[in-house]
Amino acid sequence: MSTPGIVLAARLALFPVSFYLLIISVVRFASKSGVSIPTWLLVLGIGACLPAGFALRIFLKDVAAKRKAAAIGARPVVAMKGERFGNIDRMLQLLEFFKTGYPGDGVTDAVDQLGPTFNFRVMYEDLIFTTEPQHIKTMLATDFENYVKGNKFRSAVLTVLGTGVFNSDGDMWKFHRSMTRPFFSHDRIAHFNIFDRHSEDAIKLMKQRLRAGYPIDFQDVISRFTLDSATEFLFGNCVHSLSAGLPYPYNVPSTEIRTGKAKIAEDFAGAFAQAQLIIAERPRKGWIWPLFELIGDKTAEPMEVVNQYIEPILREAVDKHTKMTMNGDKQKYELTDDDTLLDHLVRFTTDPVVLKDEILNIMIAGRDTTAGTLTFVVYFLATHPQVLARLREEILTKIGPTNRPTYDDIREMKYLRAVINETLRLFPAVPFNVRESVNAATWPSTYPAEKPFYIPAKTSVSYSVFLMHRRKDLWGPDAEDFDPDRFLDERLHKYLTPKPFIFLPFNAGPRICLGQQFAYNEMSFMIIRLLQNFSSMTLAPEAQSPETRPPAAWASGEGRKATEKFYPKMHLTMYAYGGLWVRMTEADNEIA
Ligand code: HEM
Repeated sequence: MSTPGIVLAARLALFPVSFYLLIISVVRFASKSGVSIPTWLLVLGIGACLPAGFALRIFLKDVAAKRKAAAIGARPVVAMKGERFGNIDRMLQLLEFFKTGYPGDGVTDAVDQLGPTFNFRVMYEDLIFTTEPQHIKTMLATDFENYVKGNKFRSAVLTVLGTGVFNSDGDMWKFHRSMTRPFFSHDRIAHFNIFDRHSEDAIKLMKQRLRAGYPIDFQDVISRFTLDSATEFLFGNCVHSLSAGLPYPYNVPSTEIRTGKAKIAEDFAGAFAQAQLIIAERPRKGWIWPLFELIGDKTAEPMEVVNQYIEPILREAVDKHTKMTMNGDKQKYELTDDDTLLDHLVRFTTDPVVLKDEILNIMIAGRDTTAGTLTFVVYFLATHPQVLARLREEILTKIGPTNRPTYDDIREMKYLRAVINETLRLFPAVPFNVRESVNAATWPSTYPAEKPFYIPAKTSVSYSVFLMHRRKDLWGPDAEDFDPDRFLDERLHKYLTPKPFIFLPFNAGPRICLGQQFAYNEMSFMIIRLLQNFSSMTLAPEAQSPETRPPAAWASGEGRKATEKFYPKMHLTMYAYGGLWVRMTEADNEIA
């Protein structure tokens, strides 16, 4: 069985083999010419050829890059200098931080030393990193064609995402985007029905558990809400994960054994998260990541669980479509309000692989992002009661204690939008991202007096909106504070209006998030329903197991890290490690 690791190992083995073949040819040629090579020289040559060849390759690549940069009046991006071969110490440190640190640990100190744009250079391969808005703008918008998702990213996520809108480029990406776009731009009021039903179920469960005297894991309940909403929205077939009931605090013995639908939903959600964690870790190991999976693809097991859930649904949709076509029941190509995304997609293709990839891409893009953001909104509401009170007042004034919010209501609620945006600023759902340069290019220097940066062709370029959103030079001295008013008062005109690229939770340019409006609607709807039903919230960290609470060592860190009251972690998207446990007070009767 060939694994990504075996393929890379075989390619790497070709490198020394070609050197040894060269040595054998030299020896043969020498002996034919009557020259005898001493054994010690032969042994030395064989022993040294691999490192020497590797060093020569790096040296020649570096010289070529410097010459090309100089020829166009640019300079290489300054590289990080670790203490071990190929910056392997920094790479291992980053991997460790990825597992146990605060987001950005290991990167922020490099930014402090080297500036907002620098080169990680892992195993002598360039990996440029930036938090600079003008450089991010270049990649996402002004020079979009030159920065693709690229083969490196694609190969790292292939075993989970296949080929879909999220990870394809060029014509393939245009095909995927054009296939899915009509679904998002359509005025699909029916989605509010889906949100309404599932939010009602979620709030009912929350109330039951809170009335029994236990706190709830809001992240868990909201992830079930977004899973049920997403599966109904995508397939018309909901996993009913809310029916599985809610978990109890870690120290409350529970004898509940999940079976049937509840178990399927639980297994599916767990496996999907596990698969995402694995693909998020791969690029952090640099180009040698496949060597960590020599004996097997680590995503195979969780993806089997994901596929077991998804494949029967796809088969059913394709069969339905085939029957209708055979009956001469011509399918209309216009989208109707009752269509699911799957109904829409089977009109383009019945290829099960394309359908599965497309659905999983949208699921990753759309489900965890909204669940994570809603979790962070509740975190901020629980820790900023004055914001909660003001937001609740806006909701009760505009919509009332029980009315169902409409699209127009949501559009007019300025403070609600500011609360969501401020949450997305401090905890953007996609905190780190990556592109790959197609051709060599230059970026303006951070300091105008210096030469521009040289970006070599086919180079990975990673960027972090998480770190950019917290930069004091871009957002003001209070950049690390949660304060929704910055999206409403003079700070808006001072910082954001002149430089809109400092706020990019949904990305920008041709690849801007397709579900942005959908996400604002879903999140706004849920927040409104929550605050119609609950009048206050507090965190209950004692309900979660101690290792998932913010480590005590963070207290000596800088900025938000020192005072954060939950443990933010990330795979492709950001989430609260161990959940977000809260207590909520039900609103008075006249409101409930
Ligand atoms: C808070 C909620 C959300 C945030 C912060 C968010 C953020 C993003 C970001 C940053 C990207 C760009 C990824 C990249 O190009 O590397 C993206 C792409 C995308 N998002 Fe969202 N998203 C959210 C919700 C949704 C929802 C609800 C859906 C759909 C149901 C969705 C569908 C998509 C799709 C299809 C793409 C791929 C666009 C493309 O590559 O052309 N997103 N999103």
